[in-house]
Amino acid sequence: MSTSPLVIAIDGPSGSGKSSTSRGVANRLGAAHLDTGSMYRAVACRVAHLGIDPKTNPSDAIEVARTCRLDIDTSADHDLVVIDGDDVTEEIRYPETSAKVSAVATIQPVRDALTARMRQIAANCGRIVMEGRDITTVVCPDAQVRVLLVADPAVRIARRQAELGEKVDMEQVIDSIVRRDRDDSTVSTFEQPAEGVTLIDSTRLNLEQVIDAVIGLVPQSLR
Ligand SMILES: Nc1ncnc2c1ncn2[C@@H]1O[C@H](COP(=O)(O)OP(=O)(O)O)[C@@H](O)[C@H]1O
Ligand SMILES: Nc1ccn([C@H]2C[C@H](O)[C@@H](COP(=O)(O)OP(=O)(O)O)O2)c(=O)n1
Repeated sequence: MSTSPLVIAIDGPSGSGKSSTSRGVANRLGAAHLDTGSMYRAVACRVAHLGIDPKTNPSDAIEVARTCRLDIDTSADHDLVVIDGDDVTEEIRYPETSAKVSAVATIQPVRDALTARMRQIAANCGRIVMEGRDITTVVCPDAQVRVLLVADPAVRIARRQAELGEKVDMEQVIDSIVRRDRDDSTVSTFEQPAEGVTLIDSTRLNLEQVIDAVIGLVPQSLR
């Protein structure tokens, strides 16, 4: 397996399979994995814990994004997200957090602060798969492999529903896909691939097929 520096950037809407695909690719290539959405989610949790309403008080939310201590485990098969000493690994996945995160992620200075941190993490890791909404376009436009992963909304909703199982609240699932895509797309372009970005539609592909398609884009010398 190669040890050469490698950045694989994967963007896409909610439920398109970014996390599962990125982890699988990182595992196969011996690379780190960074779910940049978890950084926005962690800041949203911290902002809520501090009683800040990002809509009426964006400057306090920006201050949190700029000054918080954020510790993220970047190994492909482990999850740990700690913000200002608070382990929010589970809380960032609550539907309540999904409902709040776009209000923080659509504040441009918050994005600038987190983008700088993402680039720092990538530089420290050397070989990394990064997933989000603007990795191919803003965070790492020079990545060797750039992918936009999409799937039909009905399929994404069904996948999320299956993931959440019995505790599913359909209104929350639809909000977390349809409304969130709409809000998030006001600050990032993840519905059409930018120039040089490969579009992969996972609607009719299983996870292994998607992982194979991404690995197929990696030059042989970097695998
Ligand atoms: N190609 C695929 N086919 C079927 N199910 C998938 C596929 N990719 C991901 N999934 C499932 O869909 C759900 C959402 O995937 P996830 O990777 O969390 O998406 P995202 O990170 O884009 O929100 C998960 O339960 C995952 O196991
Ligand atoms: N690079 C990124 C990553 C995520 N975001 C925003 C958009 C999303 O609403 C939240 C959470 O992203 P996340 O990837 O965890 O969301 P999904 O797992 O795809 O549902 O963060 C972003 O604006 N830019």
